[in-house]
Amino acid sequence: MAETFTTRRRVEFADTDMAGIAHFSAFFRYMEAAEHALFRSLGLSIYDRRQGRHLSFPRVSAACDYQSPARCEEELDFCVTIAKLGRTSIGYRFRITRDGAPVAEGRMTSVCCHVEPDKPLRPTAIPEDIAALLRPFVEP
Ligand SMILES: CC(C)(COP(=O)(O)OP(=O)(O)OC[C@H]1O[C@@H](n2cnc3c(N)ncnc32)[C@H](O)[C@@H]1OP(=O)(O)O)[C@@H](O)C(=O)NCCC(=O)NCCSC(=O)c1cc(O)c2ccccc2c1O
Repeated sequence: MAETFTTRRRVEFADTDMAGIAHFSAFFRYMEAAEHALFRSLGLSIYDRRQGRHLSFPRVSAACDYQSPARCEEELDFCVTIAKLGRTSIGYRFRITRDGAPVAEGRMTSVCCHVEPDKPLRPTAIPEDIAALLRPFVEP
């Protein structure tokens, strides 16, 4: 059984549209924030500058299915697991609920990249110290 990282956030007024419900694009920011929170909870940063590293984690893919509208000021729970931990990529799954009821399910893939100013992003193997911390969240 995979470990799950959970985090909660409130739907802000600025996240909503004229129908009074959270706009579809807000969920992509929510998923990004949940990913960053997972990294922080493990003592990591999505900008890794330790030991002379210059690592970053740009996204190559993101998707979201919407099951029930979320409204201003509601609190949403984000359960984060890793569907695939590859050589350079991390495929996240986000289950988003309100009081236990499904609201949305999203997926996002980030790639560990070496970053240098004015140079293209270069995919690089996820360092073992980071992979070891992420492994418990990998789905069976
Ligand atoms: C990122 C790239 C440089 C990768 O290059 P390339 O695609 O040539 O690399 P590979 O073919 O070797 O693939 C690497 C790795 O990814 C997997 N993969 C590729 N495509 C997909 C896909 N569509 N779905 C799932 N998985 C995919 C592939 O299987 C490989 O996995 P392995 O584990 O087997 O190695 C290049 O693609 C690129 O430059 N892309 C553009 C990136 C971009 O501009 N993204 C949008 C903006 S990024 C962003 O919004 C962002 C958000 C944040 O929160 C950040 C936080 C911290 C730092 C940066 C952030 C950030 O940039």
